[in-house]
Amino acid sequence: MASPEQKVVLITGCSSGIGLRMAVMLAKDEKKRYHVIATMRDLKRKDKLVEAAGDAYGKTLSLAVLDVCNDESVKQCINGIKNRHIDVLVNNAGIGLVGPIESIPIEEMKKVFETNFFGVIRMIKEVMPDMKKRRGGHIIVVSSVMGLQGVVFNDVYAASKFAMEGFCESLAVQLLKFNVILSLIEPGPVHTEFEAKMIQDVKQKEYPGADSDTVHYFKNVYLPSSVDIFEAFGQTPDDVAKCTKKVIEASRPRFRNLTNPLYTPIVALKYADETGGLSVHAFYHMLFNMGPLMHVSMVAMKYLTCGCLRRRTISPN
Ligand SMILES: NC(=O)C1=CN([C@@H]2O[C@H](COP(=O)(O)OP(=O)(O)OC[C@H]3O[C@@H](n4cnc5c(N)ncnc54)[C@H](OP(=O)(O)O)[C@@H]3O)[C@@H](O)[C@H]2O)C=CC1
Ligand SMILES: CC1=C(/C=C/C(C)=C/C=C/C(C)=C/C=O)C(C)(C)CCC1
Repeated sequence: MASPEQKVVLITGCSSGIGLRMAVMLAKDEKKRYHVIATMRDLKRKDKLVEAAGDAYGKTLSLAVLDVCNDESVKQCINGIKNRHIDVLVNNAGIGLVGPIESIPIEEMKKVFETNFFGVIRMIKEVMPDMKKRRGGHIIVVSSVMGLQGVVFNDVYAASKFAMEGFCESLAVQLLKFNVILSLIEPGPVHTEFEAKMIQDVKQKEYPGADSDTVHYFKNVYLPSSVDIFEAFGQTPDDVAKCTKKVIEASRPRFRNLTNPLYTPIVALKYADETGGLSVHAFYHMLFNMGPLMHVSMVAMKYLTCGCLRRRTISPN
């Protein structure tokens, strides 16, 4: 149970990756400022979290079941919290989807929106009214650089995060009137099960309905580049957890928080040309003309990233 001085932080999707590391980092805060309610849809997957939490488990960290796709599950979880009081809601649960759209059933696309978009809205609808009444609270949404900029063959995933960005940008203004802060976390590639699931998924799928050229561009051009980008730019879930903790602790949290200084120059392309041509053509060139040179250029970019762009990023250190 939380003491009156502690902030109650509820996080979704804590069975692995970013959610797990955030839960552990906040629960192990030196000054014990947080009581973390680490939620997951299936408690059978709790072992990694419990092990990583160590002594904090049962003290500053408690577990609860919550499936962001299920109204009842969300209501039950929030009703189970003392006075339904949550100071910080971290919407982290999310799923990825890659591949040619010709071969992805609409039902699978809807699942991505159901989790990444409606899942977040379901949580906010349940928690926000109490925060508004109390005139205080902080809602955090783990979006993505793909919420700001599309990436080839990630069409539906990017769309789900773009939708989230539009929703949050609109809601943030109203919430400010009630002293409720809304912040977006915008990670680039992060080494978690998200990456592993994507690689596994690609190995299993046949991509029916997509022509052989498209499947070739996906499997032999996009995928190796994507692996390179994860290798050159990938952050750890701890990096993202550290950035998020900084956002929670900031006296005036920023609305958008990019976590990865190495990826920031790519996002900057979007803002350098409002017609969008620069990003589309630069990405086309990087993908289809540079081929194996992409790896070299990724490494070069790692060292050339200029200081002004780094300053636009929340540093994990
Ligand atoms: N890894 C990356 O490169 C990046 C990730 N992100 C975002 O970070 C967030 C966390 O992903 P990450 O840690 O990387 O990936 P993981 O796959 O490691 O973690 C995702 C978590 O979400 C949970 N989840 C999925 N569906 C639901 C649901 N219906 N209800 C509750 N929980 C659910 C998973 O639970 P279960 O174990 O039950 O499946 C898991 O705990 C996501 O929103 C993702 O879009 C953003 C940028 C980059
Ligand atoms: C292939 C390719 C790219 C890939 C980017 C990737 C793979 C980003 C991954 C981001 C993730 C995983 C976000 C999760 O939410 C670039 C750099 C746009 C340049 C053009 C070619």
